[in-house]
Amino acid sequence: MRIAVLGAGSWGTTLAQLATSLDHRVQLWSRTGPLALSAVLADAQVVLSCLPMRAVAGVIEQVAAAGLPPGAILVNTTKGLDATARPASQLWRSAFPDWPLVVLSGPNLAAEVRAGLPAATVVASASPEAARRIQQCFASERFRVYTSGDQLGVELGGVLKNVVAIAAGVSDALGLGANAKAALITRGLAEIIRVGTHWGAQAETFYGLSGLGDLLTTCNSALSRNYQVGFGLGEGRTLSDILAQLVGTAEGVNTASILADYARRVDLEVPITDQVCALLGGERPPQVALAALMSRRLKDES
Ligand SMILES: NC(=O)C1=CN([C@@H]2O[C@H](COP(=O)(O)OP(=O)(O)OC[C@H]3O[C@@H](n4cnc5c(N)ncnc54)[C@H](O)[C@@H]3O)[C@@H](O)[C@H]2O)C=CC1
Ligand SMILES: O=C(CO)COP(=O)(O)O
Repeated sequence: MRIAVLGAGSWGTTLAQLATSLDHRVQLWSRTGPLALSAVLADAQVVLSCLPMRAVAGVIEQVAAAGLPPGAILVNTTKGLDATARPASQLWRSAFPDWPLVVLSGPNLAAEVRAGLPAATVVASASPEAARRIQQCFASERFRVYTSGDQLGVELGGVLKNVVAIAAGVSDALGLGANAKAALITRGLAEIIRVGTHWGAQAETFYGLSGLGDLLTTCNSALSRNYQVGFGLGEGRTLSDILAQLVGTAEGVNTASILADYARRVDLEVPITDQVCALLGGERPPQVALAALMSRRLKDES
């Protein structure tokens, strides 16, 4: 396959390397790189977006101006929300309604995939044919690729877990222990399912690789940038200090406030997200956020 990879950060370079090792012809585009976007797109059969959320709308405009080859499969890997709470694939869908669209998401820390450690992921699309083609394209003995028809659910699992991963980093920095961490991840999953099903995703998708799988990876690895942000907050550092030293993108920082605002407007309960927001905003110290979560009204687990 001829693959154009947009975004030469951690995930873009990793997927480009994986695809090259599988004998695809790969061209990697970045805004500072030597290749023109029009040249990279010219005969691409697959266009893989590995951009941070803040770059997606601008790059879509550039792709529209450069021209997207008819029939090219768009693959979104961005795990974020825009200011209106839309995930990245919805921006691609509105700009290119006639092109097949696939979301690739799962527990895939770039550094582990790059090191050739075994991993699995999900490719989801309204077009089973497009999902199967991308499955064939990226599958290897080290990277197992599943398909799904729930494109929204697969994407939202990857987007929403970032907020819980920030909370998990805080929990570990405070030394709250394994019981607290399990409670956080489990109630985090309940919160993700509440939001995801409100937006129309299928609940069972969140128990799969792109939901629970990615939640476990991101909440338990210091390789995760979102976890690193939370760990820094738990140590009492300010967000600006943490972000100044962070290598790469932690999408959960923006996702948390966008989600909290949205949830307030539509009256959805997102207690973990609310506390993460307060911590990110420097409104309260971690121990106060913890006390707020523990002293909520007693309720049924459902
Ligand atoms: N790194 C990882 O382990 C994984 C990351 N992701 C997702 O992939 C997305 C990208 O993440 P990373 O590659 O880790 O980020 P990164 O921070 O390593 O790289 C982002 C890249 O985008 C470029 N960029 C930034 N603003 C731009 C703009 N306005 N126009 C064009 N390019 C721009 C940067 O120069 C950089 O090359 C995020 O949404 C992330 O959640 C998904 C799975 C795994
Ligand atoms: O999404 C990821 C792993 O699946 C990467 O997590 P971070 O963005 O927190 O590094």
